[in-house]
Amino acid sequence: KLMAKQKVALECLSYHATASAEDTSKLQLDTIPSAETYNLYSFKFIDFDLSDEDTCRATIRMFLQCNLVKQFHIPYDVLCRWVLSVKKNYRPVKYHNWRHALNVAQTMFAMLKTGKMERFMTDLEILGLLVACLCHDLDHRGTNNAFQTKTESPLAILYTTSTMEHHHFDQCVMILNSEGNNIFQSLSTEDYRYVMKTVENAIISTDLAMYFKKKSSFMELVEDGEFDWQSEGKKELLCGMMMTACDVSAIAKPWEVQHKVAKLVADEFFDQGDLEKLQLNQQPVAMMDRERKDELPQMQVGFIDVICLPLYKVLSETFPWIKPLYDGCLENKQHWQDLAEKV
Ligand SMILES: CCCOc1ccc(S(=O)(=O)N2CCN(C)CC2)cc1-c1nc(CC)cc(=O)[nH]1
Ligand SMILES: [Zn+2]
Repeated sequence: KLMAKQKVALECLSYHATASAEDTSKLQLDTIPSAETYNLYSFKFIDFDLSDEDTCRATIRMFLQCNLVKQFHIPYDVLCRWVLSVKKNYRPVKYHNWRHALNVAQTMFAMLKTGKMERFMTDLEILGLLVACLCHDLDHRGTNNAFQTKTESPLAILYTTSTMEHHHFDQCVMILNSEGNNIFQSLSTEDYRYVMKTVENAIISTDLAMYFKKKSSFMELVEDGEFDWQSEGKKELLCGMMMTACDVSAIAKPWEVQHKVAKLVADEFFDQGDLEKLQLNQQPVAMMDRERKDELPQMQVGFIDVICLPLYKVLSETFPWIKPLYDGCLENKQHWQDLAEKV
């Protein structure tokens, strides 16, 4: 009886959480502009002047360019409904919103195509990686894992490690299981299992704690001149590193974009800091304390030196065509250092 109630509740949740029919009518295949129109092949892609509808068209265009719709027999209306449902399940928080998900997916698209990394991936893995990027922060509340734990939120009770990332994957599954939203419906059982495993590994690996855990074994593989990424463990490791590279890729965008996005990140962090002061009567960490916003440029330099540059360096050593990410990140380090010296 309880199970039945839970099942009904889930169906009800997914009914309200997914897109309605008429929305998909505006995304007719013949109205989807070219990849060049949206600058999708570039590591300098900017979404600021795209309308919400355009962001859905750009997403569909990426699936079309990778030939995923034909290859995996995704009914076009199901793809449209799924994209709209994913967008609908991002909250209007300042940074971890639909626009962030779109940018992460577009960087993955550019890494695979322009960065020529698609050579090392099967089509099923490419499908899984794009889906994972679009879903990787679903239903984010603008607060991090530590906040879930210290507020004993229901999510932290459900998942003690990588709390938010498990929730993001849950949301991804909920949407796929909703009426008319299963873009994997035509896959064989074996392919379905594999693509879901790829999506889960990719989304969980966006927890920076996982990145710190995995990065040394990845670096060793690269230092040892690894080039056969096809074995199970190595492929998972590579996909995880690619997800982090995409997740932080705003750090490598042209300076005016990075500067604007960093403000969105800071504003979301400061909102959490305010909650910790008010709700928990706790002193937030420096990056979430708006009283210490002067330290932001120096913190960005630290973020670049500790997380971003080492990752882009080791990836571009093996995959030279993604070096524009390393170069962009290095340029922004200089801009942040100039600002840090000014304070
Ligand atoms: C812009 C406002 C300040 O932003 C930061 C401040 C400090 C660090 S950190 O590398 O020192 N580190 C990260 C791991 N935490 C556990 C401890 C703190 C990172 C950022 C930051 N993060 C993101 C990803 C959300 C994007 C971005 O642009 N900047
Ligand atoms: Zn993210």
